[in-house]
Amino acid sequence: MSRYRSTNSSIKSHLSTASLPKEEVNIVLLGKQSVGKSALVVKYLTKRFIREYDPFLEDTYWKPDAVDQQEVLVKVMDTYGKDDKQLPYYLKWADAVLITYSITQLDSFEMALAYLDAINTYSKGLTVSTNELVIMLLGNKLDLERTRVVSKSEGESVALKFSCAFCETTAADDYEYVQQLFHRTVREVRKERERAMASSSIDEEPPTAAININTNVNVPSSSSSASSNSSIPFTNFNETDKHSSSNIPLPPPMPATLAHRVAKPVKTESQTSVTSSTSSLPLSSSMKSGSLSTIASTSTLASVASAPPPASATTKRTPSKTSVFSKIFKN
Ligand SMILES: Nc1nc2c(ncn2[C@@H]2O[C@H](COP(=O)(O)OP(=O)(O)OP(=O)(O)O)[C@@H](O)[C@H]2O)c(=O)[nH]1
Repeated sequence: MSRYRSTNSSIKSHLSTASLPKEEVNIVLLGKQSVGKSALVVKYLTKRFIREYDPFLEDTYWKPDAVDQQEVLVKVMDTYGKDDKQLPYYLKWADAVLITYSITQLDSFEMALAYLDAINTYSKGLTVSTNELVIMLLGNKLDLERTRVVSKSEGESVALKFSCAFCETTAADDYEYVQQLFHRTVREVRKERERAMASSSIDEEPPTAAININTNVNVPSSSSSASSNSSIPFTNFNETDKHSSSNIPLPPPMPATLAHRVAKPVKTESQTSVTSSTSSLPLSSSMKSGSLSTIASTSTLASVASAPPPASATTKRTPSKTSVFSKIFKN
């Protein structure tokens, strides 16, 4: 696995940076300990299932992949499953969050609900305009059907309630299951980027009526500002926003390879997912009504969720066609 570790310079001996795909998708796996986050990551990276992992392992790995004939650098953050204080950092880093539970472990499902609730609560307090974040509720260990305690319909209905995607999978069977999971996630991220680009280009359209009105008046041209495009794709973040976000708890230093995110071209979605059981949607306003606060309140996650949002993050929120909730503070 180490050859894929972003922090391991050995990757340079396998792949030159120049040969890496320009499109990047950052995926973080959250969930209770032992639900199989590391197993899923290892399976995706190496096609192998390994029974024992260092439970304190938390790292980011990357793998060039091709999804729908489009090359993409998939970066996967495997989290430790206990450090809830890092949640804001994970959300800031990720394009997609896989909230993982084991279908054989009820408390892991409850923990997943607490994560959903925490993300919901935290994001409600944010006022910065940001990217969409794809959220997926993921039931793992599908191979252990005989000892299942969380039904598929329970997972589906929670995902529906929170308007997020839902999927069941296993790290212990065919590689294709796990591959489909990650590929589906990449597709969802691409869809979100397309939506964000479409909505930001609508926002930036110059007001043609105003130009007509002023044709008889000798005024300085304002066309440069009216037609200027954001140099940062998929976000309306401006300098003020960036400074505002400094109140967010500082993340740990990123490995150099992750510190800079490149422009991310988007390709049209053309295939459907096999493992999906509900339509894949980012978290939306309907998630706001998720009534799982009782579970969250018993969790340490609740303290993260109830932490006040960045005080100076006052930039006006741009309404999204798909979601208000999922405007997580990502630049
Ligand atoms: N049968 C089965 N076992 C699995 C599956 N995924 C993981 N496991 C096993 O579950 C145990 C925990 O897996 P990990 O991948 O370490 O779980 P984790 O969520 O990364 O745990 P932490 O790193 O402690 O947060 C290991 O013994 C794995 O072999 C699966 O899909 N099916």
